[in-house]
Amino acid sequence: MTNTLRWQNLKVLLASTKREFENLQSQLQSDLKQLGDQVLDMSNAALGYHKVMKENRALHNMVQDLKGNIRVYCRIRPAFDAEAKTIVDFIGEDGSLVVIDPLKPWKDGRKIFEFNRVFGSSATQEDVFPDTKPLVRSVMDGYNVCSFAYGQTGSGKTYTMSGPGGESTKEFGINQLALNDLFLLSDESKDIMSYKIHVQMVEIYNDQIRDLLANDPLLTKYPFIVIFPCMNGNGLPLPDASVHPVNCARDVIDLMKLSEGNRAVGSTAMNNRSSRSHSVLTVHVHGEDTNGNIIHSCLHLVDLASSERVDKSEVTGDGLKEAQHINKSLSFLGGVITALAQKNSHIPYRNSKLTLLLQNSLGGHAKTLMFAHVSPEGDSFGETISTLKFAQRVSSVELGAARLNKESVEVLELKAEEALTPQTNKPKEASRTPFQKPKATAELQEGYDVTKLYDQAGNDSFMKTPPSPPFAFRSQDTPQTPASGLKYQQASRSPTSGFKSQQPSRSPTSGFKSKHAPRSPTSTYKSQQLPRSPTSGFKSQQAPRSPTSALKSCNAPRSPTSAAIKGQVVKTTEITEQKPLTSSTHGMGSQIRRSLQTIGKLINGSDRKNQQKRTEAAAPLSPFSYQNEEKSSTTSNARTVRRQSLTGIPLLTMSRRSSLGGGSVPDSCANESRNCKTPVASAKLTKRWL
Ligand SMILES: Nc1ncnc2c1ncn2[C@@H]1O[C@H](COP(=O)(O)OP(=O)(O)OP(=O)(O)O)[C@@H](O)[C@H]1O
Repeated sequence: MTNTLRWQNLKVLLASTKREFENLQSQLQSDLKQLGDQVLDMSNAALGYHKVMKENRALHNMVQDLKGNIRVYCRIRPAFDAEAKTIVDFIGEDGSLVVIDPLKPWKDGRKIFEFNRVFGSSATQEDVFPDTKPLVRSVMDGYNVCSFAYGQTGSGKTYTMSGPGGESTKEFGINQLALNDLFLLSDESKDIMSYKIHVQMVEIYNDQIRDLLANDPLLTKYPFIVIFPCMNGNGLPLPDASVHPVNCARDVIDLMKLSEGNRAVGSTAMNNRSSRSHSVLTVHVHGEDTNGNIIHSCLHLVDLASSERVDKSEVTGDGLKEAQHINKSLSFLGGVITALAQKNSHIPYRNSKLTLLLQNSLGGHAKTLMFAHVSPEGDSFGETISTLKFAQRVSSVELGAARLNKESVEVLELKAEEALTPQTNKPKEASRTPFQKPKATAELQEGYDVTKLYDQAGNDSFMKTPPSPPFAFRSQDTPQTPASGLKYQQASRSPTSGFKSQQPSRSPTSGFKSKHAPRSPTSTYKSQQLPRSPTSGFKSQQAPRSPTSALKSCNAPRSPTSAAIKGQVVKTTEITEQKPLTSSTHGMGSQIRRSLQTIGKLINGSDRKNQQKRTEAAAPLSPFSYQNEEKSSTTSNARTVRRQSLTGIPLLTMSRRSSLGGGSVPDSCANESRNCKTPVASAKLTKRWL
């Protein structure tokens, strides 16, 4: 009885445990499902985040484009004497500024100017930077950007660009804030883009460039032992000064401190620590996304030397010489701005080192930002007006749409390929990068190839001479890597192949371009159909590697079809040899057309008889010597004639095999086939070819 009760209790317990277990199981399942859904949501959100970020970037650049790629801001320094009367009459939210001549305080003395924005004397660095930020950020998207500070001495250029010199972010200048932001942006987008940032700091003093970050003190003392040319070895408007990798804002601040110590400053009547030179901080950005696309751009942050009149600054001797140089270079800068504003065909960038250095950021396809600085004091009115007029002129310049310095994987492949392409095969212009303009307009060139710089810049130094490609082979040389063959094939598909006039064409007959004609239709066929095979590229260009194919190339082909082709190919080769590879693509096209026609005829068999006769007459039929061929041909003809006389059947031009439905194999082949083993492979290839 107790046992039965116990048994029943156990049964109930088991049933309830089972139920509980089932409940737990279903709960676990629903929890897992929920977790799965959450993971899915999260991954969708992550994907969406990247998409939205990309869209945001695109929209941001669109807004920038709509706003215009040249921005002019005016900043008014606080008056040194709070009691003194200021010349600033009105600052509008829309960027208008009214200044008043202290000598003519009535209506005629008012001058109105329009800029993108005017910052009053109470504006802090943090107020100014947000308007700069969007433009500066474009550099991370691959645009060249230039921000320069202009104004008379003591008007606050250095204050804006470098800050008052403190360590806190509040005391940062545009330079530090911009770099800080670039690092922030680089960190935010590290999942999709990896950036390398390098900086360069130079000074243009008395129209000579010197490296502000040089370790050797001899390089930073005037007169300079080493004067850096404005163009480096690559002909790029880039000072040949040291390039330093930076990983955070701190690195930049340290470098800026070093550069400050090396800068040429002097005392003028208007500023006791006046910059006597133009300082240029160049930030080189090199980014690579997850797909292998590359951007390379640069940001110039320029603190110009002061634009005051020589008599006002009361400088003499060396100071006067400095001032004259400064004024000259600023007037050349004005000349460039005027030429750009008037859309002149010639822009005089080469008149000074400053304009030469900034040429890739001033005109054309860069984004430019100018800070016009003015002092509010009445005695600076003349200087203020000239600064504001200059700024007004700059704002009237219409820059073209900013150009993205981005290179897709395909373009990079083409470039790599081009480096390996023999120089003799390239037209003169082919040596330019896709971003470069013809030499005639080199002066206006921008978007220079900073990748070269990164090739050259090691971790901490900048080598002057670009490394030449490890090897270069001529068109007939055997390339060292099979990959180059592959690249040729890939490149020919690229939509950008138009850049390379000498790249292999997309035509299926590209194999015919080479001086080595294809050995047999199948080899041509292979090179057309299997472009990705590393060796296929070579087949059309190089001598065959396998001993068999080598034999084929040296002697007459075994297959009569290939013999027929050979006959044609010999012709093609002759034509090719008459017209070297350096001939125009037009010549190449007609050559390809001829080759195509030949192949077409062979495929259709329309010209079969003639072809056969020609083949018999001209092309060798066996891999042996001509003598042997002649013998063999005569013997076979005699045999055929004898057979005809014995059987009374008229002479056939087609072989027995072809009459049985096989390919159009000429009789000669049948003869040969009867005398030796049937060349199965050749028959097969013929069928495939047909
Ligand atoms: N916005 C500002 N707020 C406070 N102080 C400022 C501001 N702008 C300039 N100053 C002060 O004015 C003085 C002159 O400024 P700064 O040296 O930047 O002028 P500058 O245009 O670079 O002159 P120079 O061309 O002669 O070097 C400095 O003492 C600086 O601290």
